[in-house]
Amino acid sequence: MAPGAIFEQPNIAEPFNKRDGLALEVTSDAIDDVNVLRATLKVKNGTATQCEKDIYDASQFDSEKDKTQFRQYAEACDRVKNFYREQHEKQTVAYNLKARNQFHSKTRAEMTIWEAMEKLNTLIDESDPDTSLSQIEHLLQSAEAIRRDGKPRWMQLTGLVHDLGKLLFFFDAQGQWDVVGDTFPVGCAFDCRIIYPDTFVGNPDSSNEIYSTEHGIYNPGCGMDNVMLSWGHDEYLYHIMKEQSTLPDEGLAMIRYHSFYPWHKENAYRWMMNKKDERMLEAVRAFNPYDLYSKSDEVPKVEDLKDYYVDLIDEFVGKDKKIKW
Ligand SMILES: O[C@H]1[C@H](O)[C@@H](O)[C@H](O)[C@@H](O)[C@H]1O
Ligand SMILES: [Fe+2]
Repeated sequence: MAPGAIFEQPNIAEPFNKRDGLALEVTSDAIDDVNVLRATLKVKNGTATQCEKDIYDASQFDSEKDKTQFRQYAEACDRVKNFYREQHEKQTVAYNLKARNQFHSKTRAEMTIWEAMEKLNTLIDESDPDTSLSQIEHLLQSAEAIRRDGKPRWMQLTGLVHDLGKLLFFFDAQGQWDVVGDTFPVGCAFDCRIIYPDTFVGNPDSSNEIYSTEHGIYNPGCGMDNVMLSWGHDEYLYHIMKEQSTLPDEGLAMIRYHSFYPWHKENAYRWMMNKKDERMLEAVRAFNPYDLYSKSDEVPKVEDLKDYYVDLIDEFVGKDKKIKW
């Protein structure tokens, strides 16, 4: 036998066999070794960054804050109360179907994430009793709190973009009622743990024979991917980021459900969850303090932070990538 036939030439044309599997394992072990060596070197050189904290570790940045000062809807100003009355009367199944259809029917704009943040800067959220800062400042406050607590880079990016869906206001929205505010499912009974529950009497779905029953059009355990949440910035941005970023499922859930307070804070609507939703609930809860309690942090200096965050955007969205909004 010719010597060349005995020793391993990579066997590309042959189907996968045991020997290729072994070689793969050896290669992957070697890669692990190199990574360990690199990490050791970094520590020696003093260039190692702070070790990433697990996303489920309790938030630290807010440990001194008085949490009772947030989300005080009973004492909120008329702007907030009027907002929710309108939203609760107009978010119906019929409107939801229409809005979803419209969303899938076109591209509204092409902009980078940073350009979108700048565009959003003029919007002041009428539903929010806790901040009257501009949106770019709120986004940076959330991202900075996540970063300060040493959480992973993908979670920092999630904080940075989580409210960018409010861009909808400049496109197809009918007002702020179909863009901002807490969310809730449509197609089944409105739970009394939603803020200002009495205002749902004016919603035609409240007297619909099917939509007004506890489970409505859904089956218990159907999974939240199959539920229509009220239409707004969360749902819109979720679809955009799912298609156009590499954020993990947990990041996408943080975006999609961050305003679903009746669920992640009040434990309502648990009957609709499946196994995956149980995991996602923990992720959304881990994210919530960074959204809510960072609102009382100092106002960030946008220009000082831009370079850091543009790098982060490049990493998970693509370099200078124009998102199709
Ligand atoms: O008023 C706010 C605001 O619109 C937020 O973006 C949303 O996430 C919250 O749920 C809500 O309370
Ligand atoms: Fe939000």
